[in-house]
Parts: sequence; C-alpha cells; structure tokens
Amino acid sequence: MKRDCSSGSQKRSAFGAGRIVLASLASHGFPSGYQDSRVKRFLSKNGLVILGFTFILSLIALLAVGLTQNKNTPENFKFGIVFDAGSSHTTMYIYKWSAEKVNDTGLVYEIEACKVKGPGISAFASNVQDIPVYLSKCMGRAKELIPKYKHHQTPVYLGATAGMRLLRMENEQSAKRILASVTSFLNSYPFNFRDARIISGSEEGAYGWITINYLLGKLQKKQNSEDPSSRKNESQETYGALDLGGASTQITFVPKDTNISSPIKFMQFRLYGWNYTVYTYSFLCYGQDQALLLKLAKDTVETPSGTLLDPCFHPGYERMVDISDLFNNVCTREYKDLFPFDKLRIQGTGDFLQCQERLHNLFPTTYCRYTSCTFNGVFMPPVHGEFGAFSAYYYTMKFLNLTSDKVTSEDMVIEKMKQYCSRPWKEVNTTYADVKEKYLSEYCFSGTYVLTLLQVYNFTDYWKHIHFMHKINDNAEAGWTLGYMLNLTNMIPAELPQPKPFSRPTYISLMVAFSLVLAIVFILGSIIFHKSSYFQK
Ligand SMILES: O=P(O)(O)OP(=O)(O)OP(=O)(O)OC[C@H]1O[C@@H](n2cnc3c(O)ncnc32)[C@H](O)[C@@H]1O
Ligand SMILES: [Ca+2]
Repeated sequence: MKRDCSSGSQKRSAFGAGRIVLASLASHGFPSGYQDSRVKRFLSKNGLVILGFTFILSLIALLAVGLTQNKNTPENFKFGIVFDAGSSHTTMYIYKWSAEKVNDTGLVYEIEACKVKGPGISAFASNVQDIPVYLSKCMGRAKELIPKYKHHQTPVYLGATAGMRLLRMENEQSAKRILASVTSFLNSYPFNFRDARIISGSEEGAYGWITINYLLGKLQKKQNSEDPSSRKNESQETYGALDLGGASTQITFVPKDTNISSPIKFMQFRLYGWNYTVYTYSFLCYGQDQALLLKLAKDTVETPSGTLLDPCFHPGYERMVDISDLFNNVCTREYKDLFPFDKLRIQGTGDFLQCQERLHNLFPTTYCRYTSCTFNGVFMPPVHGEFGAFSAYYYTMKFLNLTSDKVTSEDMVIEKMKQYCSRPWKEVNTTYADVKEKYLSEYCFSGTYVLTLLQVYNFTDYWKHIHFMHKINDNAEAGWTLGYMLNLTNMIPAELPQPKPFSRPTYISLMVAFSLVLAIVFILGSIIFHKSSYFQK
C-alpha cells in the first residue's frame, strides 16, 4: 500500500503543472467543458506560433550553415595576362582561375602561351613605332579567349628581363622609349593594364621559384603539415629553380644552412603561414646566347684570325659573324680590340671535350672571399634539395633526349654529348630537317654549356636531383610569369587561409538535422492548421 501511495504522489508531481492550470480554472468557477476548449484554442493559436517560430529558426539555421560553408558557391572565373619580354623573344601567357578558390594552390591554369613573332623587345630600340604591330596579334588572341564582360577586370602585366637590362645599361633612354611605347599600346585595350617594366634578376629568380613550387604543390603541402618542426625541413620540401635564358641565368633555392653569414641578402617569404629563406642570384651575360658571344669574343681575342676552328659546332658547320655585332654589346665590350678583319668565319670541329674546356674559361672560380662561391667570386651556399631546371635547360636537354629520370649521372650526359657533337653537320641537318636551324646548329654548344654551368654550380655528384621541366602537371609552364602574377594579384596569402567553419561530417549532420526539424515542424503545423476545428470545439 505504501508503495501504491508513493507511486500516486510521484504521478501527481509528474503531471502537477497541468493539474495546477486545470485546478486554477476550476477554482475560478468555469465549467470543465469550457475549460477544455480554452486549452485547445490556446494550443491551436500558440502552437501554430511556436511551430512557425521553430520553422523560421530552423530555416535560418539551415541557410546560415549552408552559406557559411559554401561562401560564393557559383563558379566565377578570373583571368590574368602576363607578357614575358625576354631577350630572345616575347611570350604572352593567359592564366585562368576560379575566383572562389583563389587562396588554394595549384588551381591556376595557363590557357594560352602566345609566342610573339620576332625578336625580343630590346631589338626595337631604333624602331619603337613597330611595337604595336609586334604585340597586336597576341593581344587579339587575348580578346578572343577572354569573355568580353571580363576584359575590364583582367590585369595585364609586362615584365622585361635580361635583354632590356642590357639595353638599359647601354642606353637608358632607348629602354624607356620602348617601355613607353609598350605601355601606351597595351593601355589602348579594354583590359586592366597595370604595368610594363624591367624586372630585376632577383625577382626573376624568386618568381620562378614560386611558380614551380606552387605548381608542384610544395607550398600547399605546408598547409597540411601539422608539425611545426617540419619547418626545419623546408629545403627538402621545396624545389630549387634553375632558369637559363638567352641573356641571363638564375639559380634559386633554400640553402641547408640559412644562418650562415651571407654577403647577399637572402630573400624572405611568408607563404601560407610558413617562412622561407631563399638564396637567389641572377648572372647577367650568362644566358646561352650571350655566353656564346662571350666565348666567341674571347676566342677571337686569343687567336685573332679571320677563321675560328670551333669545337662547339658540328664538323662541317660554318657560320659568318660580324665583328661589330660581336663586340658592340655590354657583355663582350671588355674584349673589344682592333682586328684586321670585320667578319669572323666559324668552322665547327665537333669536339665536346675541347668545347667544354673553352667554356670553363668563361667561369673563373679561383678567387672567393666567402665560405663558398660559384664563379666570378659570387657567394653561393652549397646546392641543396631537389631542383627544377627549365627554359633553355629544358629545350636543350629535351632535344638531346636527356630529360628522363633514367639519366642519373653526369657521366651519362658526357657520353651522349661526346657522341652528339662529333656528328657531321650534314647528317644532323638532314635528320632533324624540321628543327629551326639556329637551334639545331647550337645544341652541341648549348648542351655543353648546360653541363659546364651545372658543374660550376657543383651538381657533378648531384645530377639525379635535377629535374628538367616545362609544363608542370599540365597546368602551366615553369618560368617567372606565373609567380609574378600570383604575387601582384595577392593570390598567395602570407597566412593560412581560414579553414571551413565545419568539418564535412559536422556540416552534413547539421544540414540533415535542421532539414528534419523543418520537415517535422512543417508537418505538425499543417496538421494543426487543418484540424483547427477540432481544437476549437
Ligand atoms: O630570360 P632572358 O635571358 O631574357 O631570355 P629569354 O627569356 O628570351 O630566353 P628563353 O628562356 O625564352 O630562351 C632561352 C634560350 O633558348 C632558346 N630557345 C627558345 N626556344 C627554344 C627551343 O624550342 N629549342 C631550342 N632553343 C630554344 C632561345 O633562343 C634562347 O637562346
Ligand atoms: Ca626568360
């Protein structure tokens, strides 16, 4: 009995609240049927309000979660145009990327590489009026490829490299006139023209380094790295960059020891929340075209005769060079002399070892005031990590079939070069009839030059760490232009992009939960609305 009593009191307390309402209604003297319909009406009226309120709240929550997670959902593409005004030629690159994924890496695509017909822009010193015709074809292509409504927001940059650096040293006014003409021409288009300028050698090296590491996803990997101590391994993760142009060459990498005292300021970058200390150096006059002129100038001074037996060209190959062209140049003028001939006849002998010996003379390595040097007494820390080699490194080694990862030692390259250089020009010329003669005639020289330069940098026992590359992951070409644009459009943030507010499972669970609440509330609301007569009885 006792147990029954206590269970009765428990029941009372459980429903006590309802009873108090009813009791208070009864105590006011209302008949019980009347009290019942008041409750039903109260529920009918306020229940709908409560359900409506819950419905709106759930709807807001659902929208809030959806919007926070997927800000800017519709794909919105952006474009950027960069002209690489090199010493040997100009190329216009068009990049395209999704505006929503702007802070992610590896998401920029090169949709066009338009080769401008003709020489580099520095050749227009005495005919600047021809610049509009020179650039117009590629600009027309840009107008075709980029949707019209995007033109006004598409930035256009032109960066000039070593050819213009040399011209500026020779004649600053000429260089200015060329840039002014380029500026006024590019400004006449409906795009958002930003800048036409000569970039420094350090910028060229650094932007090349950013480009390849961006495209290889080396900067992105940092994002996923949770262990801050992995910062110590930065150099193992990023690739060094080797760029060989026509008039200058750049080497850029994260040295093993960044605390060594350096006469050259290391570059500091903060990308995606990580610091990088990068060594970069640009050697003006050591691009492959200028290096050939340097070699010919030196040879002419050392053996002044109208005919030069040249081991860097195939046997049977001949070429005439104007002495004035050879020495009217910032890179070679220190060798200028009076010669009893005004033309130089080059006759190839195709001897790789002799060619290499002569090329080594271009790289004085005997004096060094620092802990380590490359050549000309220039400080350089020991090479470290993997390297991506592009531009003429790639063109030359590709032609010679030496870009494969199976080529793991310098000896393999030497063997190939010995054999290739000794091939008679006639045979080479007929075998590769479709290759431009300027390039074909110089692959023996340029292959030997690439090998010598890499030896001077101390890659002899490090060959397998060099990766010759052109287009990376089918996205874009290796070169400085992409890094330049990423920087100028602030596409690489210094800090890690904010992570999504919810993890994927949380996001899905929240969406499902709110949708369920919405559905239940909706169903209940409809029932109450349609049965309101019952509640009002
Ligand atoms: O960086 P700078 O020094 O200003 O020069 P650039 O930008 O004009 O230099 P490139 O990398 O375009 O070319 C480097 C060299 O490679 C040569 N070159 C370009 N395309 C080539 C190809 O398909 N095959 C062989 N050589 C090529 C070109 O003539 C240059 O001597
Ligand atoms: Ca270049």
